[in-house]
Amino acid sequence: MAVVSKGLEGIVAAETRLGEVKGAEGILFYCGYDINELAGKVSYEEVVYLLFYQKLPNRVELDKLTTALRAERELPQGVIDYLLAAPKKAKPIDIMRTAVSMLGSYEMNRHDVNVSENLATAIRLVSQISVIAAYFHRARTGKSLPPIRKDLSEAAHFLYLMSGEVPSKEAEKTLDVAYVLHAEHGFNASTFTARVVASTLSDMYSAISAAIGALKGPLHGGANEGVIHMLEEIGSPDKVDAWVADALAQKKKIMGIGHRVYKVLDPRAPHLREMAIQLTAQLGEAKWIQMSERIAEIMREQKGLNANVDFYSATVYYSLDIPTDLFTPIFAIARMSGWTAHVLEQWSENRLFRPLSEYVGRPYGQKVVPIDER
Ligand SMILES: CC(=O)SCCNC(=O)CCNC(=O)[C@H](O)C(C)(C)COP(=O)(O)OP(=O)(O)OC[C@H]1O[C@@H](n2cnc3c(N)ncnc32)[C@H](O)[C@@H]1OP(=O)(O)O
Ligand SMILES: O=C([O-])CC(=O)C(=O)O
Repeated sequence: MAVVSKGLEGIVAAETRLGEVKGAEGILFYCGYDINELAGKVSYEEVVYLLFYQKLPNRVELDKLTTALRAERELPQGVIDYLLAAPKKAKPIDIMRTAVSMLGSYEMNRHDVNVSENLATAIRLVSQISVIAAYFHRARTGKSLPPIRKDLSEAAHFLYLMSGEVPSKEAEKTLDVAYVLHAEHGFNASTFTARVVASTLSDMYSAISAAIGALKGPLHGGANEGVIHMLEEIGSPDKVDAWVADALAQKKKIMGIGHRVYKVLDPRAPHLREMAIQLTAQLGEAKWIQMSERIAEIMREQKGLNANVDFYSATVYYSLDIPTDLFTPIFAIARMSGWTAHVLEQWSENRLFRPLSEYVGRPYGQKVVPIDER
């Protein structure tokens, strides 16, 4: 019998220079930089540069990348037409997945074009993914599509497209830090999905569409939406204890809690918690954070499980007045930099991913019985 690692737990599938998740210590590095060193000190665009080039940019290098990102914001008309015509009740994450796939039909998306062309595709995806999300949201709510602007950061531009107005510096900073915190996380399910697709020497758009599909699930990026649904269902801080006890008795998973790799607190959670505390206090809506704090406390004490990145980010996005079904798309917007960097890394040292499985089905030697006799 082969040793089976269900869910590939503990398996090292490849080397990477991008992110390192130290689960026992609760430490996360992007290219050697501790997330606590990066968060609040560098912009999302600097993190994109870091992941693409494995070093932080100087001013000239950052300006060059920023200009390239902003130059790519316009979507092909065919994709805009799709966003306008798509079912208004569709989940934005599904629309994003389809639109990314469509984008792939607008260019010669072969893996074997040169490295700089693959990098240009990665930049285009990082730039266009937020436009897709915001434009679909505008279209489904019957609002006009604001013209693309090139004078706004990635975070500010998304908020501007969503509302039609340039956001406050504070809202921009909040989303920018959230992007930084979500950009990269080693071989998580969606990144691994992207790398598996890339390892067949398929194209970047196929890899990223698949990654978005993987992120959507409630055990992964979809959990941030699940957190708000849970808080809404609970309703008030005094109902938390009974609600959690009931959910655990029914063997339900509490969204935003637990992590495959972190055995202690996810280092991104304290940043998001702090942001959530400040934002909800400003809005006079402290009950969201009060409910969250109590849920986290119960899960820590009763199950030894901690909050993950999705737990407090939900309240942060809620406080920014972002509709719940755009929370996972925001995760995808931020993680696009990590996904595309991983696809580029995969191609730079490619070997096809092809694990084995342990056969546990019917015994060997089954005989075919003619169909009318079965
Ligand atoms: C960005 C991200 O992807 S971060 C993760 C986002 N996902 C979530 O927040 C969803 C809720 N969390 C979970 O489902 C899990 O913690 C996962 C999927 C993230 C990691 O899980 P795994 O390492 O595979 O652990 P697994 O699901 O096997 O759980 C192990 C035990 O802990 C329990 N457990 C783990 N997480 C939770 C949770 N959130 N609520 C209740 N129980 C939990 C399981 O029920 C199981 O208990 P048992 O041994 O008594 O059956
Ligand atoms: O690493 C994981 O398993 C999940 C993930 O993407 C993250 O926590 O950011």
